Amino acid sequence: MLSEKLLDIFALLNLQAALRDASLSNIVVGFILAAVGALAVDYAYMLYLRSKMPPGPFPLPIVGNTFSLPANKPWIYFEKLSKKYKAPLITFWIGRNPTIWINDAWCAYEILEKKAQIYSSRPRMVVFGELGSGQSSLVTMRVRNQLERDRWRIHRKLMHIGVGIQSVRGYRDIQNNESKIIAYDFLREPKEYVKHLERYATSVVSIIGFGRRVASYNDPIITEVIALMQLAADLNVPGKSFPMLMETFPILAKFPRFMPWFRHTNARGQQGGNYFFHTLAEEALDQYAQKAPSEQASMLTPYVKTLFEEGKKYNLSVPELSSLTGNLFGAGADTSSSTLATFVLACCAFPEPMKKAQAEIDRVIGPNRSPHWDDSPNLPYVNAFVKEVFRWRSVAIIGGQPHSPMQDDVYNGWFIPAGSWVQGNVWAIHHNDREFPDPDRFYPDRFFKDNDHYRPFPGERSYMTFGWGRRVCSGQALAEQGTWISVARLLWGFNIRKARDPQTGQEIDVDIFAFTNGLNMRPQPFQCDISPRSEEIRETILREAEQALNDLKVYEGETKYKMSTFYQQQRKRITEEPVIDEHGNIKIVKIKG
Ligand code: HEM
Repeated sequence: MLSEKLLDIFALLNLQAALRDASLSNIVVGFILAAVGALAVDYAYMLYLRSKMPPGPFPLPIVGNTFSLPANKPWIYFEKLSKKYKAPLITFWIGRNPTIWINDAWCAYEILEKKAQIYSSRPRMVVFGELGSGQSSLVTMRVRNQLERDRWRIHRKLMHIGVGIQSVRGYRDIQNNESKIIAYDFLREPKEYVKHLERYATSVVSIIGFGRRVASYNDPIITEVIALMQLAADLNVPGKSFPMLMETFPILAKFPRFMPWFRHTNARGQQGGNYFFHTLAEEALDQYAQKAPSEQASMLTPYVKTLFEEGKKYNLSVPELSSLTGNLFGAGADTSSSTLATFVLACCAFPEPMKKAQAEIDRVIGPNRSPHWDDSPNLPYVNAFVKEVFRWRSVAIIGGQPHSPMQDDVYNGWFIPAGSWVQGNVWAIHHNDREFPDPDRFYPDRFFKDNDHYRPFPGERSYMTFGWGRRVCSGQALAEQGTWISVARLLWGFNIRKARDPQTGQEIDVDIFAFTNGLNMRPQPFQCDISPRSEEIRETILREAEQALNDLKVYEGETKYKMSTFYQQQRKRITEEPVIDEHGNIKIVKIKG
């Protein structure tokens, strides 16, 4: 009896286990089927979208086309795709997210300028945005709804107070004097020409922002900040390795920061640049306050003073104030100095335009003074030369961060879904031989209507170097003004030629394609020979430098902070940031370091 009972119990248990096993395996199978189904639906939707969008390579589920990206300079690859598909716009899927690359000036103008109202938004960016300065910074913030747009407008407005068109005329003296110092530095130490250009660009924005001149190229504000900006520019190019791979798999960004794929990303609260600039700004305000009224009257009011006063009106958080000051360096120093390094390369590779510009300058100006902006109407070739510097190898080679339409749009019969990434391929636009015949040739003559290389180009300028629509570079006027005076002065003062091998006397060639890989590109280091054009010019450079140093004296000053030691000491941790709450209101919240 007992054994029968036991057998019954065992049979019952077996049955229960069998049922449990069956339901577990059913759940697993069901889960897999649901996942495959969801994937299939998602993929079908991707393919459906693809059928309506501009052409491009066939995407795979989940990963899209990410793994077809080249290791370097994807803008050249996108230009090739545009030719392959015979289409000015191509679609490339970064994971499940379609990016539309515009490879043609007229389309870029139609879409990003004429439809700026819907295309000025910025999409969600995991790496540069959320893992960077997030909603605190004008250059990283997401702009997808009215509230975000309002905040973005405030930042832009404040940036304009600092470097907008109305303000930049007031910065002429600084740029003029600092560029006289470039000429002096080129005389003294021509081999270090890149460092002199970096010092110039950093000093100009430092005077504007903080009222402090950067006198030496060894100042850490140059060595550290430019290095950081170059790293950021290198890391934020579409790519198939980390950290950019997080753009394909955004879920990875939710993991703790010690995971290996976060290496090199901006570890907010520890090494991020934001609070550093706030502390520099506070220091600058103290230093300014300590100056005698007569001294204050003889200098520009530092932008941070205006910014901190204005910021109160808009309830700006500390990281926001900080990033607005940091933007001057982040957006202005590396870009401006890289453009001037490109100018030096162009002179070495293409000596004829340099000689032609110098002949014009000699006719109009002579050796006893250097050029000034007032000379510009009499220097048409120099003006064309500067345009060609901006066109030939534009520093912001993909036009900065992606744009994103606020609503679905149709262009030329192609569907462009709301929220997709839209990126202007400045390389392809400026390299299209329909607009710029023989595009790799540095040839300023192409901008004269009677030249056989002249072609129409959309918009007021002959280049698209500074972005588009409402997102156009806030510092454009400042950058154009500074580039003009520096290029004109260096053309006036120096012969810039290929270096010669000291043993053989042979010219050392330069490579016009050897540029860095970041989204702000500059020439790879190259040797060149820089020498004053005459003894009279040399004397003028020395005399003008003495006057410039004297005028700039009022901006001499020191900072006690260095970015590297600042964060090691954890002097100030980032503890707050602006977020939009569930009711759509902006509020400042505490964040973990
Ligand atoms: C040759 C020099 C420069 C070039 C080629 C350049 C290029 C650009 C481009 C293409 C953008 C658009 C980015 C985007 O849409 O995401 C941009 C944005 C910006 N630039 Fe410049 N820039 C230069 C110099 C400067 C200077 C000197 C400053 C300020 C001192 C500056 C401040 C900014 C700021 C604040 C933004 C962000 C605007 C926004 O997102 O609304 N830039 N720049």
